Amino acid sequence: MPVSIEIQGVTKRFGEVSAVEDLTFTVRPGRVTGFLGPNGAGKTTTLRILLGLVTATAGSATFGGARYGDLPSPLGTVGAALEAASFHPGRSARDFLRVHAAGGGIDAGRVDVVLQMVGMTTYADRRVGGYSLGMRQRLGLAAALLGDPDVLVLDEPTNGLDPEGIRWTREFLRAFAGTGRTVLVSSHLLAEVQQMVDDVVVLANGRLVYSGTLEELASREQVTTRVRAADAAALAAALTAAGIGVRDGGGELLVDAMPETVGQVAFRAGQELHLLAPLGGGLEELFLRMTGGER
Ligand SMILES: Nc1ncnc2c1ncn2[C@@H]1O[C@H](COP(=O)(O)OP(=O)(O)OP(=O)(O)O)[C@@H](O)[C@H]1O
Repeated sequence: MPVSIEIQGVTKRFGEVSAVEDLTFTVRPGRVTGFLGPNGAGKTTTLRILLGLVTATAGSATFGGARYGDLPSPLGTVGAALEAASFHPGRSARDFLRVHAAGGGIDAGRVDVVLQMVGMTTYADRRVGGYSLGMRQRLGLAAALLGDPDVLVLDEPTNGLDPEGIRWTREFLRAFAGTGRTVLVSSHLLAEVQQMVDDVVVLANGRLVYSGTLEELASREQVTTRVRAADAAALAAALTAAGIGVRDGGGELLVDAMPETVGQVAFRAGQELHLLAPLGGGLEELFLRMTGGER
């Protein structure tokens, strides 16, 4: 059954620290969605709220309208792998999955199925302590798949993987979403997930900076201009008044228009420019600037 993820006005404060602030977005079934932002942006906190591990200060996070804790069959709806889990090094993958299945009331027959799905059958009886990071990631994925879920939520599944591991993950997740299921993968690097995602949700400092298709983001990159002005606020106001989108790009403005257009608006508004340049550098550059990161 197709299940969406709905994040509605989610805020989480840890004392004085606001980890996530008024976050709203939807993750659609049949697609792979990248959940992006630099370290500390609030991705893990959001995923933990979604899975009922942390209580939100405000807002709601649901799967097809139900909170994780209210799902009639949580493991059959959502499979999650949060960070490279700490598996007991002395156990084999098969043992680990058996225990996990038993704990979740899942038929032991699923263990072989998921081992096969992640291509781990040959290594299933070896001790996890000898596994590479890539194999551990696959074991985490296998555990998430035990309940045959409609939704997969994976925290940094490509972290530390070599290009072959990333390619394998990409193909697996694309095929999974291709069956009408929902995939949410977090990453702090757009480049790592760019080839596998249809949609992207971008966070910076706990706030949403973009939610939409990768295609739309890519088309934005084509017409984004970097601008520095003597009075950035006044220029931003003039651009906004002209119906042009303006974002803060960490010390400069990112403007959704060609340099010529920005130059005209600035000239008419009597604003002094110090930099007027096409963004260039591709999608990763746009991502870094949107999230206020350094190159
Ligand atoms: N339990 C906690 N107590 C206090 N502050 C926290 C707690 N958990 C997270 N934070 C803070 O909330 C902010 C967001 O953290 P979070 O781990 O969600 O970011 P992230 O985007 O997942 O980053 P990373 O990729 O490093 O995990 C950070 O400033 C972090 O220090």
